[in-house]
Parts: sequence; C-alpha cells; structure tokens
Amino acid sequence: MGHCCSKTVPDSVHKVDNPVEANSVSVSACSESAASNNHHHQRRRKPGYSVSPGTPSANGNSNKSTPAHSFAASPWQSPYPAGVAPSPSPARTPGRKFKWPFPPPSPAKPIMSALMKRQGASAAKPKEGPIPEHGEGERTLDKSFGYPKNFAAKYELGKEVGRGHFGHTCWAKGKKGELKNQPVAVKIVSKAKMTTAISIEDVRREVRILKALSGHRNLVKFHDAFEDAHNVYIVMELCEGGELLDRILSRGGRYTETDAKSIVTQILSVVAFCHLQGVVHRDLKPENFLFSTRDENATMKVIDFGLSDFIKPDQRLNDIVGSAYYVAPEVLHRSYSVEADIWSIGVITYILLCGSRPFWARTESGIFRSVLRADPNFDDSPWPTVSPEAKDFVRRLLNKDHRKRMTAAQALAHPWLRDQNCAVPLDISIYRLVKSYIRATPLKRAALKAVSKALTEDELIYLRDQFKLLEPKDGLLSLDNFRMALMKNASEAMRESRVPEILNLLEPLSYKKMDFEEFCAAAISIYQLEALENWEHIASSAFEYFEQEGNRVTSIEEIAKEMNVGPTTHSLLKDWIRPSDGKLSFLGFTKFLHGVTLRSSNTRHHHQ
Ligand SMILES: Nc1ncnc2c1ncn2[C@@H]1O[C@H](COP(=O)(O)OP(=O)(O)OP(=O)(O)O)[C@@H](O)[C@H]1O
Ligand SMILES: [Ca+2]
Ligand SMILES: [Ca+2]
Repeated sequence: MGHCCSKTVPDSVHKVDNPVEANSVSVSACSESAASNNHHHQRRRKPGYSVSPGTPSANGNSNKSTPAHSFAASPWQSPYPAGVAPSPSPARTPGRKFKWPFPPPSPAKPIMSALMKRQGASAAKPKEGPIPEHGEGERTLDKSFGYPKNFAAKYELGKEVGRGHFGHTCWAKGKKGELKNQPVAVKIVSKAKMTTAISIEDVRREVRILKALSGHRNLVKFHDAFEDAHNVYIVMELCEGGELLDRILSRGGRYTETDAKSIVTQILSVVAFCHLQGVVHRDLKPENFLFSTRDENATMKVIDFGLSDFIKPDQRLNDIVGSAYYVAPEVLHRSYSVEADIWSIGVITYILLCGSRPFWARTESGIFRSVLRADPNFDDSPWPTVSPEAKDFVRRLLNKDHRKRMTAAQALAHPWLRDQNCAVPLDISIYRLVKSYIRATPLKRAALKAVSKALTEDELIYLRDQFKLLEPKDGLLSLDNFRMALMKNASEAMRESRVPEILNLLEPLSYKKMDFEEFCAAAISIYQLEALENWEHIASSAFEYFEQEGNRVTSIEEIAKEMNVGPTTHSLLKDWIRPSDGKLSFLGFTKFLHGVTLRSSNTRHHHQ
C-alpha cells in the first residue's frame, strides 16, 4: 500500500473501465496513499487496496446511466444493465461484465485523515521520508525472481479467462511432463508494473504463499512459476466454474440457507487452514472464490494471495489493504491480525443470506464510516425468515471488536454449520489462550475455571473437538501434545510465519499436564463469551462456582497488582470487594475476568 494507484493501475483496467471508474480508482487510491505516506509503515504494499468499493466494474454502461443510489436498498437487486442477462462464460473475463455499477467520487481522504486524527500519537510518526515510488532507482531494480525461464517451452497459452488489477489470467495447456495436454490457468503479472522493490517483493510473496499453502482442497493448486524479461507466470489449477460473485448474481443476489452453508463451510475450512499456517489472506470477497467446474455442487477454491502475508500469533499488521465492502474496522484502525479475514467472511455470509451488503454507502468514506459505526440490518426482508442460528452466526463474525469475533475453527463448530459435518480443524488461537492461562495468577485461573464450568453445550462441543485434536494421552495434555498437533498440521508456510515459535511460550507446560476441565479453563476467551447473549447467565453461574471453590479474601492492593494497575485506580476498585467478607463481589469477579485493557471505560462505567 501507499503507492499511488494512478501510476500503477494496469492500463488494462483503464481500457476496460469507463473513464469515470478508472478515474475513481486512481483518485481515491492516491488519497489513501497520501494518508499513508504520513505513517510509518511496517512495510509498504503494492496498490492492493481495491479502492473502488467493489471490483472496478468493466461495465461500460455503469456510470451515469445507472445512478449508484438506485442500489441503495439492495445493490444486488438489479445488478445487470437493462437487457443484459448474466453469462457464465468464463472465456470472457467472468464476472467483470456484470458487476454492479458503482462510480464513487474521491472519498478516501476525509476518512483517512479523520482516522489519523483520532489515532493522534500514531499520526506523529517518525519522519520517515516516503519511499520513492517511481523512476528513481527503477533502472537499478532487480526484477529477476530466480524462477525458470522456459514457460513457453512447457505451456501453450490460450485465451484470457480473467483479469484483475495486477495481471490477467489465461487458459493454458501443458506441453510436456505430468501436465501434458492438461488445462491450467496462468496468472501473468507484468514486470513493467513492478516499479518498486516492494512491488517486486509482493509478487514474490504471492508466489511463496500460494506454493506453501497449496494442497488444501479449497485452495487453488499451485503448479509452477516462471519468468521472462517481461512477465512473471504463475501456473495453477484451472477453475472453470467462474467466480462466487457471478453465482450469487445469477441466483438473483442470494443463496438459500442450505446452499449458503455449504459455501461458508468451504470458505471457513480454507481460512482456518491459512490462519493455522500463519497466513492472513486480507482480500476475501466473492470475486476471489472460484468454482472448479460449472457443476452446481463444484468445489470452491480461494485464489489471489496478492495481498496476503505471513503473520505471527501475537503480531499486529498495520497496512490498510483489502476491498472497502469487506474491510474490518480494526484494519481501518491500522492494528489487526487474522480476525480481519473473519470479518470479511461475515460480510460474505451476510450477502449470501440476504442479498445486500451489510455496510453500504455511495462513497468510500461512507462505507468506511458504516464499517466503523453502523450495525448491520437484520430486520428487513428476508431476515425475518432467516433462521436464528444463521443470524447469530453472522453477528458473531461481524462483531466490531475483533477479540469478540469467532475464529474460523469456532465458526465451523457453530450450531448453524453443525449439520455440515465438516471436521473442525485445529485452532491456533487455542495456543495463544493456553499460553496466557499458564502464565496467569492462581486467582485468575480459579476464576477462569469457574467460568468453564458454566459453559453451555454449544461451547463445549468446540472445546471437545480441539481437545481431541491435541490427542491427549490418558485424558491429559502435555507440551508434547501441543507440539505434535502443530507439526502434524504444518505446511511449508509455517516455516516462514514462525507460528511454532509460540511453542516456546508454552514451556511452563513441560512441568504439568492438563485434563479436559483445565483445558476448558485455559482455552476460553472471556471477550468472546461476553459477546454471547447468555453471558449474564454464564457469569452468574460461574460466580456461584467461584464462590464455592475459588473466591477468597483479598485486598484492593492485591487486586490492583493482579490487574497490573497503579494506585490511582484503587478507589475505583472499591466495589469489587464485598465489605461483608473481603472477597470478590460479583461485579469484581466479572471485571477481574475481563482484565483492564479498557481501564477508563470500565472504571467510568463503574463510577456512575
Ligand atoms: N486458477 C484460475 N482459474 C480460472 N480463473 C482464474 C484463476 N485465477 C484467476 N482467475 C481469474 O482471473 C481473475 C484475476 O485473478 P486475480 O484475482 O488473481 O488477479 P489480481 O490481478 O490479483 O486481481 P485483483 O484486482 O482482484 O487484485 C480472477 O478474478 C479470475 O476471474
Ligand atoms: Ca482478485
Ligand atoms: Ca490481487
């Protein structure tokens, strides 16, 4: 990110788009870029942020003749220009033609500057000069990737099957070897568009990630990468069934619940896999899921790792990438991790179920504002006819607090998807939670144990699955179980994402073993539980258990120390302790469980 798209958006986009749209791509991308130049970037990205709120439409009719606001209620209702029927032909850049029209003005700047103002301190970043974007040094850029050069000898190129910002994808056929006469897809990325060292590194990473993750049934299979003087060629499995977006559109904008479940299960299965490997996709949207064949029940595959990155379990990323409709609030706040993908899946699921976007506005800044502040509508048709499980599912993905969102593995265990019989994969978040549990104080652990005893069957199902995946010996887990489970699931990607480093942090486990009861206490997230409708009930029965076993006389000083807060907060902790017996009160118990990351809001509330 941070590049000015006006210079880097492929000419092809300008060619296929109407001038209004092409312009909006460059203008809003530049505003974003202007904003991000003021920031210290962990790493600068290629112009991956799909700046128009959807994929820029290739629909030449889309600008003035079809005002965007006509889609305000449901942008899906009338996605086609008058008289045009959806065509599933993948030979003609599937999807592009029928994307709903959307000509936004140049809206990114206001929201970006507002965001920066709000972030105050982070706006006053070290004065790192912008990395030269163009021209300078380009002659000295090393554009060799070390890939083989004999693409033409091995594959015969055919017609174009798709096109994006960064390249176009063609049908091809193997000339020799295993793929002889087999159809494949080749994403061709032009070297002329790689104008910075970062953009070169981005292509390298895309190939590395695709290669490292290849093997999951819902992920496009990587075959080969080549280069020549002009292009990089990424050879992969050909998906002939078109984009998910087109299927949604051809069904009139939405799916039945049963069909949506199958789609969402496939998405979650591959995303859980990516997250476990330490890869965040960052561009999940219906355009980036392809069906392997035209068949109604064809397997769906995620493509386009162009914005993906490796991420360590405790790492936060800060570059704003993605597509406006699907971008998570914390991405706009520039501090995010894999939960951002889960948000995007929430948006996709919402669309599948009702045919409208949950966060919609006519401008990009409007979309951002909506993402940050608006609650999605679950009242209008067809929501009253949608099952309560489905609604609960979507709500738990679209929680604005990323800590409260379900993980991909949890989502697969959610009641809405339980009849899909999809094996729930190992959840990397368990490692993080267990890590903090074994480092927690005895009082905190007692409180968590009390909560784990109050869990409902729904939560236990997921925990039992995870416990089983760790393959306990005689009902007990040791450090070895955590190590083995990770190794068993590791792909090449894990080496780079350094996910296994988290095992070092589990070291204290080498001195003890965990039974299922303790595992439950260790693997629950209070933030997530707080988001449940029945949290109050869980909390009050948990407090009963805590009273029976864990509650003990304590002092304000001790609690302050436990919570890692200074003496200034002592007066605020007063109500946490019962005057009658000097033990934690119910209020104290719930606050103590929550922790003090939200010190001011907690205490203010408590003061009133
Ligand atoms: N394996 C494949 N089989 C068939 N078609 C494909 C395949 N990979 C990509 N395509 C088509 O090419 C299009 C562009 O591919 P991709 O999304 O990877 O490119 P991009 O330049 O990174 O796009 P974006 O602008 O979305 O970032 C896809 O939307 C799809 O229609
Ligand atoms: Ca794409
Ligand atoms: Ca891409």
